[in-house]
Amino acid sequence: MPVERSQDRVILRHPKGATAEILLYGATVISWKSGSKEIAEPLERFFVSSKAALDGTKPVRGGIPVVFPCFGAPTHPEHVRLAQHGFARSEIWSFGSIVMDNEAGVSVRLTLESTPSIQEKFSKPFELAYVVTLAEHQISTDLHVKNVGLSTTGPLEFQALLHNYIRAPSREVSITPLQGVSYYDKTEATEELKATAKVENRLEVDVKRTTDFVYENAPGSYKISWPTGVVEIRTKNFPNVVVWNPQETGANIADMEPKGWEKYVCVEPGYVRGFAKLEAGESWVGQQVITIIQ
Ligand SMILES: O=P(O)(O)OC[C@H]1O[C@@H](O)[C@H](O)[C@@H](O)[C@@H]1O
Repeated sequence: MPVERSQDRVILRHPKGATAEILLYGATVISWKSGSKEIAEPLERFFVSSKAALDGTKPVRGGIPVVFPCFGAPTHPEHVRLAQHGFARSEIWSFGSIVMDNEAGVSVRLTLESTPSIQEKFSKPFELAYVVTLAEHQISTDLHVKNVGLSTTGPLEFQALLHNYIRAPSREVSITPLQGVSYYDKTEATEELKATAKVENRLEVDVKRTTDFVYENAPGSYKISWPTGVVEIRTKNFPNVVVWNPQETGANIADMEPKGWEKYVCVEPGYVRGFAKLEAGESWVGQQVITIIQ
């Protein structure tokens, strides 16, 4: 069966050998095994910490956590009761449907609607759908957000981000093309410095030191390269990208495996500077396509 369902997850199997595994908890893609044009053998392409909880007790440290409706600590008055990165990554989503099941792609749709416990911390009516599509050397994930409220409930204001943990030797990766793009450096010591825009002057961005940068008007397509690999991420409707790797400070993260930060770089397309705004009945879709080039 190309789409296998169990109580807590969905497994996609592409006829050419690629697989993807999605937990209903957070709609978190926790594994993507894909070959490349040169090497047919499907290899794991995401990092998941060996200390990550996969039982729904905390957001998964790896794969693709879905960040919604706030990125980082909440800053919007309607988000104040939410945890860092919001609730989408820590709620149980429902299996919606198989969207497609052929050689072009094996695709499923998961959904998340508000519940009484979500309403206690976030009162705005919303509906989320997440479509994950597996192709031969490619995975795409599309996040659909809809304001299902009435005009009397006001607009839905949110941030959204796909927190990709790309498996790669972090001391050897470079990310392009970000030269000339302005960014905010979350590793700065003061709020004032964190809020001061800098301009990226590097042709190739690396994460050899602790990096937590939010690029503002980002180009939307990124190449992550290292001596033996190249991964491309193409996006739509995500004007920002976050590049994060804690290096040695990752030892302070409880669910990070020893030296886990050496095994990945997070390249996270998002809408995280300011807020997207949907009036009653309106929808928004943010998309990414991740391709193994080499
Ligand atoms: O530990 P969390 O909540 O999963 O967040 C991990 C990181 O996620 C990144 O997106 C943020 O920019 C970082 O500041 C943060 O440390």
